[in-house]
Order: sequence, then C-alpha cells, then structure tokens
Amino acid sequence: MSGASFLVVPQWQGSGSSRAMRLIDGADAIRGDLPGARTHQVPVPAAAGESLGSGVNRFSSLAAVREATEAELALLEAPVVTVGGDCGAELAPVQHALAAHPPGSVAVVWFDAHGDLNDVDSSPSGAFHGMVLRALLGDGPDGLASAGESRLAPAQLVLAGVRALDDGESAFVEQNGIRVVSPGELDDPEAIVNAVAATGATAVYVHIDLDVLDPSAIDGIGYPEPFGVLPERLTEAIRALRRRFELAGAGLMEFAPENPDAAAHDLPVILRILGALTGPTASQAPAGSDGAR
Ligand SMILES: NC(=[NH2+])NCCC[C@H](N)C(=O)O
Repeated sequence: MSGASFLVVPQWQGSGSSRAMRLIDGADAIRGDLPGARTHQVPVPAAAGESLGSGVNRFSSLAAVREATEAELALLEAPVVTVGGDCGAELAPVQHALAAHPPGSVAVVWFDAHGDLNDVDSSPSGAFHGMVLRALLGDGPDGLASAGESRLAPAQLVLAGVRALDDGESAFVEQNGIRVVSPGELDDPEAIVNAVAATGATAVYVHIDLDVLDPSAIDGIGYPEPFGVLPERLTEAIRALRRRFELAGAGLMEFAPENPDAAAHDLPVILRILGALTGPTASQAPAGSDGAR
C-alpha cells in the first residue's frame, strides 16, 4: 500500500449522535490499519459535530467539511484515497479530481448499492448521502452543488452495483442516459472497463460505498441491500479499471461498525479493497473463481 496517500474525513449524516460516533470510529479503525501508509486527517470544523439536525444547519456544516477537505487535497499529490465518513465526504475529492484534469477526461465510477441521485425535494430521508451525486451533477443545496470545471456531466458517470434506486432516481437515470453496470454484470471485470471506455474518459475516479458489497461480506454498514457484489468481484473490477485508466482519485465510504470488534471483523475485506486501489494491478483471482472469501 506504499505510495498512496490516504485522507481520512470524519463525517456523518444528520440522523443522531450515536450514528455519528459509529462513522468516526469506522474511519479511525481503517486508519489504524494502514501500516506505513501516508495518512492525513481533515480537521473537521467544530460546529460540524453538533449540528446533526436536519435542514440548513446541517448543509452548512457539510459545506464547511467540504472546504476543509479541499484545503487538504490541495496539499497532497494525486491520487489520494479518501476514507469517510458518509458519501457526502466525496464532494471535495471528486470535484478536485475533475478540476485537475481536462474537461470530459475523467469518469466517475460510483460503486454503491444506492444511486445517491435524489435532490432536496425527491429525497425520502432528507439525508445528504442520498443526494451526493446529484450535487456533483450541479443540483444540490447551496454551497454543496458543483459548478464550473468541478461539475460532473451525466455522460461521465457510471453507476456500478446499484440495486436500490428510489423512483425519482430511476427516472433521472433514464432521462439523463446514465450508464449502469448491475451487480450481476460485475461478474465480468471487463463490463465496467467497457462502460468507462464508452464515456471517452482516460482517467477514472473510483467511489466505493461499502454497501455495494453483498451483506454476507460486510457487517459495519448502515444501509445493507441484498444481492450485492462479492469482495473478489469488486477488487477485480477495480484492478481492471486501473490497468486501463489513470486513477484520478478514490474514496471508500460508509464504514460504520457497531464497535471495535465489529470493525476488526470487516477490516480484512476493507484492506483488500484498499490494496486493489493502491497495490499491484495484476489479476488476483483465478478465472472462474466464485469470489467468495
Ligand atoms: N450512500 C447511501 N448509503 N445512500 C443511501 C440513500 C438512501 C435513500 N436513497 C435516500 O436518499 O435516503
């Protein structure tokens, strides 16, 4: 894992203080397990921890986290692997990667059970982590929506492993012609490579929400969805992407273990994913392997 820089962003969604603690612990647990890696931590603005309610306060604290993350990213050499936090921690890293490359040359691969394509009005929960991609596409709460060179275009986005779209999200995907690679299609690592190649990109930003994995493979997530991706399939897809495209950046989000023992249970699979993002890119799985751990 040497060579890569890791940026830890303790960030959470506004659904209660115990959940906030779980997300912080998850990021810290991962950081503690990256021997020899260069890790940096975003100093989270003090107000962010207290404003866990809904509405404007929460969005403004997320904007403060976004700015603090951007300031750290500006100091680090790419590619940086950002460890969250909830998916809202991806705002600055994705914007930073897009702005650092020529327009249209970076595709964002969103490995996630969810679409994260709600806007403030369509969101069933009000939670920003379900709106992150929409904000990156330019529709989001004030201070959180991308604009200019850091704005993502629908044609640059690939949803991978998605299986829990809200109705409004499905309509948005259809209307905007967003590319989708289903969990089953990830059985063949070339499927994701081909989807990214079709965007015309030469570099890729890889977002991983751990809930893209099948719940049989990971415990410490808040939003498990059945019929997910096995770890081996995910790591092979990541390696295949890295063999073909420059890695513009990556994020690993939503690790929220109940306690340190639960974190220890999940860490081996998380470290394999981080290894696929930062280590050798040769295929590790024999052809036809079932990918179970
Ligand atoms: N990245 C996630 N875990 N997203 C969960 C989103 C759930 C739901 N679609 C919502 O908007 O609230």
